[in-house]
Amino acid sequence: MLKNRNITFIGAGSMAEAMISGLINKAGIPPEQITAANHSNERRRLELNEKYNIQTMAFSEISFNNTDVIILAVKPKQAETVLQQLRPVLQDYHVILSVLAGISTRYIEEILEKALPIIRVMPNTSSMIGESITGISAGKYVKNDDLDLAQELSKAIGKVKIISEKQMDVFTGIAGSGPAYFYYLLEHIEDIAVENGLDRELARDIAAQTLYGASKMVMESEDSPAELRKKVTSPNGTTAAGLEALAENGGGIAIERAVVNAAKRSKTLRKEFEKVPAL
Ligand SMILES: NC(=O)C1=CN([C@@H]2O[C@H](COP(=O)(O)OP(=O)(O)OC[C@H]3O[C@@H](n4cnc5c(N)ncnc54)[C@H](OP(=O)(O)O)[C@@H]3O)[C@@H](O)[C@H]2O)C=CC1
Ligand SMILES: O=C(O)[C@@H]1CCC=N1
Repeated sequence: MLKNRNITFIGAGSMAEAMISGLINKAGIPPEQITAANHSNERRRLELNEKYNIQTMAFSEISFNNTDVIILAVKPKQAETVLQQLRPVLQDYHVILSVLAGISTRYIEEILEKALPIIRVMPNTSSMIGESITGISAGKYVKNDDLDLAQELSKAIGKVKIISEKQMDVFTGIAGSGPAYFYYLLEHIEDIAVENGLDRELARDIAAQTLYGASKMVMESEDSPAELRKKVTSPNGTTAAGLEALAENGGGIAIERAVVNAAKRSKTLRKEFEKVPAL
């Protein structure tokens, strides 16, 4: 379905780039099918144009007649302005995907005042290498074909889960923001390894491969994470000592709070920028 469909990103920041990279380098979408537009940063436009060979431009220069899929990739606080600008130029055949954290399909539909398919898509920056896990949920005007298209596009940048819009906040807390928690963990492991005599590059390699291996084990084995953890933990051994320190220092609770707080922020972003009661 993506064949010969022109995709326009509105917003050309980190998330747009991660998706563009995955679409071109992993899924083989021809760069000619992709356009990225931003507000004013010309240097960024040149950078993306040189790096990916895509068309880049300011919003005012977009040819909406040549666009099939519009991907909203601005910050939530910029949503209202961009949607107001979009309203007069939209056509019945446009399919709109929104990666904006918190912002609901209902809000987008209300501002656009047209019965257009709006699909929320929550990827993460691992889209860059085709390893996102992307949640998608459909607005009220979405037909099966539109959802198939959103799924195909999301599969091009990693794995996909169809979820309800109510689940989007927690999905964002786990998966949209998730890479940052693991980077944070790796930063700390790397620092302490360096303090204990390893070179930074070596420490990074060790920590990243350990996380990758554990992650692959969870995906490929029948065991739950708790069972896998038990298999690492010898009675009175090194892992037990490490886990004890983690528990004593609130490791598990800290992780739970990170997810809860991120999900809560997704809800408050909606309250803050939609100025309508949260779903
Ligand atoms: N980063 C992430 O890991 C993830 C982000 N998201 C969502 O993706 C969205 C974008 O995030 P991110 O890429 O990090 O943000 P960035 O700040 O990196 O990018 C925002 C982009 O929006 C552009 N922009 C701002 N105003 C306008 C406008 N009026 N018209 C056109 N373009 C405009 C900016 O252009 P200029 O520079 O010219 O001002 C910039 O290119 C957010 O809504 C976020 O919730 C979702 C999942 C993960
Ligand atoms: O931090 C944010 O708000 C965005 C949404 C998910 C990841 N980054």
